[in-house]
Amino acid sequence: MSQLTSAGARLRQAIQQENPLQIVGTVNAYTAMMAERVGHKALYLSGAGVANASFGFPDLGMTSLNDVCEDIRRITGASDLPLLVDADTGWGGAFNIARTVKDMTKAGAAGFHIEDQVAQKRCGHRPNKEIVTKGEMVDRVKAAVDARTDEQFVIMARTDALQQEGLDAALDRARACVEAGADAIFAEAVHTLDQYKAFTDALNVPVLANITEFGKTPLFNKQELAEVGVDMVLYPLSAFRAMNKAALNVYNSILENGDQKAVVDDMQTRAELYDFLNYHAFEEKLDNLFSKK
Ligand SMILES: C[C@](O)(C(=O)O)[C@H](CC(=O)O)C(=O)O
Ligand SMILES: [Mg+2]
Repeated sequence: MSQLTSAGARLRQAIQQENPLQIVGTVNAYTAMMAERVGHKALYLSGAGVANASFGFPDLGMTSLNDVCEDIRRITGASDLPLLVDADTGWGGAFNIARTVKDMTKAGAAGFHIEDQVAQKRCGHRPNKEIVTKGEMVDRVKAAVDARTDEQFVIMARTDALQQEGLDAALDRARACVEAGADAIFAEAVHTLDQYKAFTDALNVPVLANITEFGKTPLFNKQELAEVGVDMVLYPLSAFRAMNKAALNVYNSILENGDQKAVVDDMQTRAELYDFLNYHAFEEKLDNLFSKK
């Protein structure tokens, strides 16, 4: 699993090689292994995912840096793919943001996105978000850039300004973040392809489109997004939402029917499970090490 290049360097390379780069959310180590096996090139650890899946919390800024780093370590321990991480608002002022950069780098993250919402943040697709001033957001980015221990670690600035302040203000913030050293821009809760085009035209760094379901952004295809210059397409919670629905169906079915026969066909088989885990290689090793002969 050792790599010659840092995680950050691998994320930068993936952005160069895939156009646009699809980045899929993986709420745990096992789903990261599946995403890698089927051919994805980059992974995402969602802030909502950590809150919802690991803690049963809403996505309202309730998790700590350590909580997120624990999930980063688990995922990067299981997959070599570069992992982009949701750092929410960075967990405080300049020194806290510096800790976030350093700790996430050590945990194995390839980069993070830090946003311009107030500390009492909300999901980017919910109403009544509040944002900090452009100056404060620029300070967040500067603190992050200054704290980098791996110069390839990707610092992505997310702006949530579109909802409250409109397109021009959001573009203005994005430009200011790039001037402050941001490597990429996350344009949050965008409604139209034209708006994405405005971001990509205005900026000389890669732009990410967050194609989360049941939110403000239509489920644009990667081809449509490529045509307006988008470089990365994020699917933060797609697999998680599907996993939840499948699990709920199983729990209900067991209650209703007294057994799980009706839902067995919806399940990954033992053989499939073991295949992604490389289970048999482990067992073989055990047999060879501790021969019963
Ligand atoms: C990308 C996001 O920040 C996340 O935590 O995954 C969320 C996704 C969502 O709630 O659908 C966001 O867009 O705020
Ligand atoms: Mg988030």
